[in-house]
Amino acid sequence: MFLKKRKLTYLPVYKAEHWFRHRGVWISVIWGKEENDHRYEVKEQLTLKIFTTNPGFVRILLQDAKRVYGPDDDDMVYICSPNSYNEYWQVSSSRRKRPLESIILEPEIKDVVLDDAKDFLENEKWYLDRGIPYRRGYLLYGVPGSGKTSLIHLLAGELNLHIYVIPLAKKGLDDSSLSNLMAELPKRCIALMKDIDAAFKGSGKCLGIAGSEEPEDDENDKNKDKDKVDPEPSSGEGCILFATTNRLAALDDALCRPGRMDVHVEFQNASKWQAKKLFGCFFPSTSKFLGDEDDKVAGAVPKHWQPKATSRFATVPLTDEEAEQYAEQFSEVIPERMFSIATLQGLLLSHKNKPWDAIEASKVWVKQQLEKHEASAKEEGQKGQKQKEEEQKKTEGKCKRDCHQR
Ligand SMILES: Nc1ncnc2c1ncn2[C@@H]1O[C@H](COP(=O)(O)OP(=O)(O)OP(=O)(O)O)[C@@H](O)[C@H]1O
Repeated sequence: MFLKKRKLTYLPVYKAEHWFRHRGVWISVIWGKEENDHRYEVKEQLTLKIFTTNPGFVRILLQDAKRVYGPDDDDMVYICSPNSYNEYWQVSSSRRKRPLESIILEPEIKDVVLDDAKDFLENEKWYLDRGIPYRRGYLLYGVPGSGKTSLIHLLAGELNLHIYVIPLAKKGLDDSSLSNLMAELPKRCIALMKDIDAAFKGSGKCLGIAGSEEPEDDENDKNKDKDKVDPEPSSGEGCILFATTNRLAALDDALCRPGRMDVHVEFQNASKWQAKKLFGCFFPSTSKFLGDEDDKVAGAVPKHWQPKATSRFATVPLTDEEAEQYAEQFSEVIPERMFSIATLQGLLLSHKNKPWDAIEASKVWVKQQLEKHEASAKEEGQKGQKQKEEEQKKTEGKCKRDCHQR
């Protein structure tokens, strides 16, 4: 029973030669480790000797291996990052593709970015014919937790591209290793620079594109070379560059100019429309959840629907009308553009079984948040008033002293 559940795997003995036959061809395999200049990094190595006169056999073997053991490429988005010594790219993680509807953004954001990126990928010749560098930069800016990273993952899935994360703030990533890594980017890919404001520290000034500002301390000095990196690299042809930031104002205009960042997209806190859609994702109607057209038409609860206490969805079945009504009620509770989608997602996650509980809890939560906002605004106001009074006192004191001296 145990064996039935787990896939058997074979591991060759270290540095010993093993033989097996695949599709009638004898193959020897040795598992070893490659010595490396870096003491702490050892690359594993698998040496295969294939005894065949057919040069195409290697391709067949790789395809077979991928089919049996490899992940299903069509279903995954791969995220690559530099290895520990910033010498080459490696797959650091993979994620299942997100369905288009799971990202809740107004169509003028989601569709526009998606269509623009598709158009770019389909029109290499157009760029080449006109001598325009074949790359496209997108700057996604706005409040945290509003879907910037999620949109990039969605696009990677839709366009079948890997994501190469450029860790600008990573220790040891100097100008030359970064240039090498940029040169190693594949022709069609998404290059991602997250929180670009932190990496470029307020600056086209440090980019060598808008004058040169002296570094303030040693730490800046260490990063000097890296800060000169231009997000419009000479390499990276055919690559889609995404940069994200929560602080647009901290970025230099030169960094954001077309050619570097061609499309700017603002992300805001959740609108009522988004709140409603998000609620719909958590509490879909039974027919939507089961995807059964007949049920949808009948608006009835199918007999085989067995609500589970542990389900991510409602413990009770919902008709289309009920699901719509609950979602509408939730959106009425949530103030327009006040909370991020990530915050609302967290709120709903703690009440994911009963839609009415979620709505009631949201009412209480929103009230508390509004009171908190009001209290902190009042405090800020009082601080400001106090500061003003103190400044006024100081000015009056200075005035009196001046008059007395005269
Ligand atoms: N518009 C959205 N639609 C669906 N889910 C969202 C949306 N915005 C945020 N989320 C959810 O909130 C979480 C954080 O989202 P994400 O990382 O995309 O935000 P972000 O804008 O990139 O944040 P940051 O600026 O802090 O990096 C994720 O779990 C994501 O699923």
